[in-house]
Amino acid sequence: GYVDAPLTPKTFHLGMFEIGRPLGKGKFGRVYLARERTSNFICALKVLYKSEIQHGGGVEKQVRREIEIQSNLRHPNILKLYGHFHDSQRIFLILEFAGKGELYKHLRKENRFPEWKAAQYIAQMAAALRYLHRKHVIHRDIKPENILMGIHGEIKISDFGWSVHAPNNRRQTLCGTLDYLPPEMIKSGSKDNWYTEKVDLWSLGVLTYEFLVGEPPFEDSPLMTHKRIARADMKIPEWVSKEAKDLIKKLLVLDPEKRLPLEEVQQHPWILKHCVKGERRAER
Ligand SMILES: CC(C)NC(=O)[C@H]1CCC[C@H]1Nc1nc(Nc2ccc(C(=O)N(C)C3CCN(C)CC3)cc2)ncc1C(F)(F)F
Repeated sequence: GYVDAPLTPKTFHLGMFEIGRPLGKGKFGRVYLARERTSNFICALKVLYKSEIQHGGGVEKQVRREIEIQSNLRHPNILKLYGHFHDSQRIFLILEFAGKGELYKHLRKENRFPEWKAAQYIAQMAAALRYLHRKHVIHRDIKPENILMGIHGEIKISDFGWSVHAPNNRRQTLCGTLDYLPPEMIKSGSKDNWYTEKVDLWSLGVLTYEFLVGEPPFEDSPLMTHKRIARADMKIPEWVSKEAKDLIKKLLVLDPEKRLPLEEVQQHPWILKHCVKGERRAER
């Protein structure tokens, strides 16, 4: 639509942008608010130093993949990548500016989300993941830190550095928290890591739990977390509603084939109860 029109030139360069305040630091670089001079289009400019990513052990491939995958995605709950350019030392990603910042900061501040808010976020995540999976893109790194919030409170999946086009059976060394990893990705026995889109269903279950409880279900010492994930050994506090418990239990299933498909997540009673206010208003 028109909104994207301003940032559709074939090539970009730094002079096209007025750089604003820093928004924070990402994994591999800083992010600034920016405005494209001719169109006044507001965006976020992520600056990555080639020196840092060249010796980051395969990080360059991740950045290339992030650009290739994210620039072809268009969904209201997926952060847009409008373009990229580079100079001698840096790579610049021109990204959608998320007006309300990082979801995990809101979660930490509020401790946990009320069920109606968690259900709306999970419904938006399910819609975004359905879109990704239809394009055979697996995100593989769904967690609060990778979700931003738009000006209207809608959530936007970001950071496609770990996403892949399925099927992918190359061994990837994952770093960072174990909390969100599904059993099939931590089981060392399997000769090759055969990831299917189902890994995102497990992470959606972990995300639902963390939105409602305020901490992930298998949080423990790394060794114990490993064991508890492998057994899907979690306890859901009794104050969580039975519908929410039901959805979490249908996603945190060891057998990837038995996890609730995204279409059924969107039709789950817990989601419908909180997300189809439109119908309810019509009834009144
Ligand atoms: C998914 C990925 C892993 N995460 C990231 O990339 C992070 C790393 C650094 C920032 C963020 N990246 C982005 N952030 C925004 N918006 C934004 C961020 C922060 C605030 C905020 O709360 N402050 C400035 C506050 C204001 C108040 N003071 C006190 C603290 C900072 C407000 C809006 N839009 C697009 C991006 C993107 F992704 F395009 F780069």
